[in-house]
Amino acid sequence: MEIGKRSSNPYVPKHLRRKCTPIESPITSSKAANAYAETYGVYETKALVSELCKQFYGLGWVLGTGGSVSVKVFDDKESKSDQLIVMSPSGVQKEKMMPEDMYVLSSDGVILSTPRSKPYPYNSPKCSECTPLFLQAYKIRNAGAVIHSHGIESCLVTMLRPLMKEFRIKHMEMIKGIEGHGYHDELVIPIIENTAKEGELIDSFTEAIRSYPKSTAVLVRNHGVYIWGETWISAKTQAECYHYLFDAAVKLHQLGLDWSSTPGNDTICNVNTVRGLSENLQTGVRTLLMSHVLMIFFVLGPFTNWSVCSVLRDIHYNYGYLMMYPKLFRCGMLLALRNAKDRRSFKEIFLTVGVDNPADILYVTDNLEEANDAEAAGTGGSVSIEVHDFTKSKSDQLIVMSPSGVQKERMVPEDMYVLSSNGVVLLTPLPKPYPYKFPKCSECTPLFLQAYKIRKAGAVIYSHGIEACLVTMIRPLMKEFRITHMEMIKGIEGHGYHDELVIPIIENTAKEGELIDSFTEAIKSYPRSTAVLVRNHGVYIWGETWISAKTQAECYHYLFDAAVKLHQLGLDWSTPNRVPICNANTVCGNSQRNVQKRFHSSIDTTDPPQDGNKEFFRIKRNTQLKKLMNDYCDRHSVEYNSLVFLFDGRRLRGDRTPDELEMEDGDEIDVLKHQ
Ligand SMILES: CSCCC(=O)C(=O)COP(=O)(O)O
Ligand SMILES: [Zn+2]
Repeated sequence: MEIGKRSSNPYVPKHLRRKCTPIESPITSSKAANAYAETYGVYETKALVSELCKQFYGLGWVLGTGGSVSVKVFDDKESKSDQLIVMSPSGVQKEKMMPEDMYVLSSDGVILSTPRSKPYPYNSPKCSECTPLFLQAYKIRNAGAVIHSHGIESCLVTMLRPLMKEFRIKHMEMIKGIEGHGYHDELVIPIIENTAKEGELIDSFTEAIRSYPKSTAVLVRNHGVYIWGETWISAKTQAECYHYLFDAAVKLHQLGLDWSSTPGNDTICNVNTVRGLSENLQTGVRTLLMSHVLMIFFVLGPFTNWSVCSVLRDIHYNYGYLMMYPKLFRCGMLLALRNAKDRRSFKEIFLTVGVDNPADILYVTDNLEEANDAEAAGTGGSVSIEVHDFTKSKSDQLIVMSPSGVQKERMVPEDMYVLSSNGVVLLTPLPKPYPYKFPKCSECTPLFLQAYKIRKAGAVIYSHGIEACLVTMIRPLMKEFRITHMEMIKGIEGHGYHDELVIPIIENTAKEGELIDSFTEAIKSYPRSTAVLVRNHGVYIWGETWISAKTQAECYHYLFDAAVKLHQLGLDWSTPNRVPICNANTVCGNSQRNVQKRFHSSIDTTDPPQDGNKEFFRIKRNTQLKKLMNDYCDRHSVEYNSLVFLFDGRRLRGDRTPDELEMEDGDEIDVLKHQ
């Protein structure tokens, strides 16, 4: 090819090609390509991939050097199939990744930029071994980002059922987080067999992604998982959901439950994880405080005619925060939290926030002395308020809500919604550029509003903590979670050590908003409860203040976790003396209306124990249990379909025999009645 004549370079976006020096070779030494590989967009993507590596290391997804991350360099002037690719390097400490450690590849996998070598004991740089697989996901599925995780849960689910070629799971809320799936969809992920080297997976991997067009992941047995999405946000969000589902599957298996069984009303289902609750809460609370002040003065108060811009500059400032509108909008606001201290004069402070004229500033503080000082420094006005003593009653106070479908760990105050007490959205966050989605207020809003209204809550939390989900799945027919004799019950408002804690459980629906009726009924019917569990989903918790909601949330999660662990240990969480779970209390956990009867299948015995709670049946070891179940129904004149038979906490199938289930003489079967 003649140098200088080439009109287009496949490795460089079109808008840059004109400016670039003609390339010498399309493969390696393209100056144009290299020049492009140094542009800001590429640098930004390198920084993003290195940040994700650190984050995923913390989650246990990329550790022991295994696992890798790759993101396409977004460029709106280039079709996605031509965009450059940033790849993490191979065999490195992922938590130490820096932007300059990254590889840049052309869309078809030619290395355009290699990181510099580092001194001993670092190895020479090498591009991720996963590169050929990532390239297939980019090419065949038009992905914008691909993640390879070694998360232990992704490995374990493939090992628990070593012959299975697919991972299948149903009725788990977090399935909704996987692209193209709703709550009622079954999630199916292909499993391919591992090979000695990552690159050798290429054929089976390619076949899997072609054969499962609905799947955005491929599991590799005894190894991990590959996950991709249209953007890095989609890939990361889905990766969180996939790991949550794998974790739930492993835990359900430990609990003796089948994660892939087709659940009816009465069987198993799902889970989700939003960790770092306390950081989110802190952000929420900070925002709550600021937004109250903001709204009182700028929207509802005397300054309604001032220009309000939603872009806030939030500067951490000693113990407090400075918040101001850009000068462009002719107003500034500075909010100092209680105890904010600074040795500098107010004039100096104003200069540091970019306002030359103190008169442009409205200074808001909860401290009268500070307000006086600020006014003396020439502010346009100063207001002293007691931040915890708003002029309005709690039922009239504004509400700050977190947005929907976002990366919760990246939340900043300006991402929040502000609602009136009756749910009218007063402030919407500004949209962010691609690949962020258009802002949307939390789908939980209608339910939160009910807790605010009916229970006069000051804060509401909705948690997908996996333990909250599991407690509802272990006893699929129970309409209440009951627990007694646990110290942490004292942390729940209105409860002492000797009180039984009772939380209503409502059934999950395809959409969050559809829970509204059962949620409202539950909070009205259980006036003592400050929580509502949603089966296969999570828990709503509220309190008089954010501290109360958060403290109770910690106690509730502790109690759910303890219940799951007691169950794993074969103990019944709902009885004071923690009797073994085969005893009568297991099934009822109070709910007498659910418990029809328990009977005892006394197998091949002539001397059944005398126990008034039980009935005794005799059956041969190789006779199908449906005979015994039918006998029970006949004896009580009830429909077979109206009952559920459980053995060792698992649903009993009529076509099994006592031999197959290794039943022993004296074993007990629980009978529950459908509601
Ligand atoms: C213990 S890591 C073995 C190789 C592997 O599975 C892997 O994911 C390596 O990825 P890298 O990006 O470090 O080549
Ligand atoms: Zn790997």
